[in-house]
Amino acid sequence: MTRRAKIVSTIGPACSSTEQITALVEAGIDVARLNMSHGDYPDHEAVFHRIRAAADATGRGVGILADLQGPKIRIGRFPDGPVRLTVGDEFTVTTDDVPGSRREVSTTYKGLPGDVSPGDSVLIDDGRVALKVTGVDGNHVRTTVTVGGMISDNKGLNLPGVPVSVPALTDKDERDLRWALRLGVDLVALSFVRTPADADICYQIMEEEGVRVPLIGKIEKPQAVERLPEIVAAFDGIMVARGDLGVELPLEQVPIVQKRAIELCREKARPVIVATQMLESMISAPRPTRAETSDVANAVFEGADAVMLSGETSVGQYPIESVLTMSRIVQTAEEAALQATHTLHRMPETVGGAIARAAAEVGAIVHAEALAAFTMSGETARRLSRYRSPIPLLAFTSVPAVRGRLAHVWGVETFVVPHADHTDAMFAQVEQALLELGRCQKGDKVVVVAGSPPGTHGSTNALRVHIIGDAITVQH
Ligand SMILES: Nc1ncnc2c1ncn2[C@@H]1O[C@H](COP(=O)(O)OP(=O)(O)OP(=O)(O)O)[C@@H](O)[C@H]1O
Ligand SMILES: CC(=O)C(=O)O
Ligand SMILES: [K+]
Ligand SMILES: [Mg+2]
Repeated sequence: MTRRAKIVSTIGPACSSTEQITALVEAGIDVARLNMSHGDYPDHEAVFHRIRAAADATGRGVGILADLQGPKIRIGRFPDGPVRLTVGDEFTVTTDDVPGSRREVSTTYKGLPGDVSPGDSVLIDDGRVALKVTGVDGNHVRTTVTVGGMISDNKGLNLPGVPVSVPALTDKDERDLRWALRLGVDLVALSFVRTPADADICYQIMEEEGVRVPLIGKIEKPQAVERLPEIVAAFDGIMVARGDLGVELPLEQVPIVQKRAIELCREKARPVIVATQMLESMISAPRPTRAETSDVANAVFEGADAVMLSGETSVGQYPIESVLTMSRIVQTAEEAALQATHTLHRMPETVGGAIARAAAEVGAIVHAEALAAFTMSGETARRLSRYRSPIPLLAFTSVPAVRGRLAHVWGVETFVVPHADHTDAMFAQVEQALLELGRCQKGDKVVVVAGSPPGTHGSTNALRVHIIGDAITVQH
């Protein structure tokens, strides 16, 4: 059996050559993530075209995800190199444009002095270094170091528990989003989501650009955790961004948020990606730890649609090995546990949802070889996917862009077919695809979900148990 949960791989300097990208695609990545926090447009554009070329060459569908930086606060640069801060040192973070030193560093976030008060913690570089605010004077935030360590250029700065006044979409994010949509990315992720309304700002820009791609809300702020059900509903998908989440919230909350997010997403038929440090030690070692191996397997057992590699592929020494290792862990976990189906207790609320649920059940009862969904927006495929059926799940679409937009969705394989004018033509397309791939034989059963009239959005209303061979007889 092939792997069902998807793999997202972050592209960075360690894996962006044509050869390496081809190797990543061959190793099995389903989604390539462009992190807009790093690199410039020409770099990302070159990577974009290399991924498309590698996907075409191998025939594998690979989605391209633009991950917007969001209102991430960063420190400035240290012209003389990284500095070490020691517990008890006094250290100033200032909005003045000063070179970084052992005594002070700049930040581009002008609101910092207004947002913090004495006693607040300031964390640098995912919490590796911690400061406590002692006072604010003008543009300067005075602190003492409570956890020492090295700090260097442009590291992230988090203010756990402090409601910051940064906008949901910065000017850079808006520029990056328009650039990504024009380039033709398949998926967009928004970082540091705080309210469901953050999605609307992105949808507005997509409307202005005339392209609507799935928008993934990244859960990495306590405000998002508090409003998780509404945020799941407002976005097209969710990423559990455990890196920042584990700094903004007590670490021990991370597994709980992950579990809740996966459950809520499956109820709402929203794909969910579990991200960050999944195989972290593979940045510098060819084998992961046992704990990391279990982390990946447990995300699969919990029902995640996709698992993500960050530094492991973007800057690590073993990018290809990381993908192969992750793929093996996922596949082995699925072989052991897929039959123990994840039951969904919640009843569907729409006709399309009811048909999808019935298709998964009928497929199991009649021992279908495949569940096939005709979809123009990808929605029917997402609805079928949430049942995590062990039966292969095939999406058929006449909109080529939909293939990349379903790349992160659990278990879905997408086929681009010509537009069908009536349902008989749809069955013929399913048959042809399955016979050509050698996936079915005459007499096999396939459950087909379709809408009538074909091509009408939201019209999914038909379920048929199709016997392979029948459509061909009809045509001749
Ligand atoms: N193009 C790049 N150039 C230099 N360093 C990079 C680049 N891409 C990533 N890195 C570094 O490698 C690490 C892992 O990269 P990745 O993009 O996976 O990071 P992340 O943790 O998801 O995002 P962020 O750094 O935005 O928090 C990051 O901490 C970053 O500092
Ligand atoms: C992926 C990401 O943004 C995080 O883990 O914080
Ligand atoms: K980012
Ligand atoms: Mg983050």
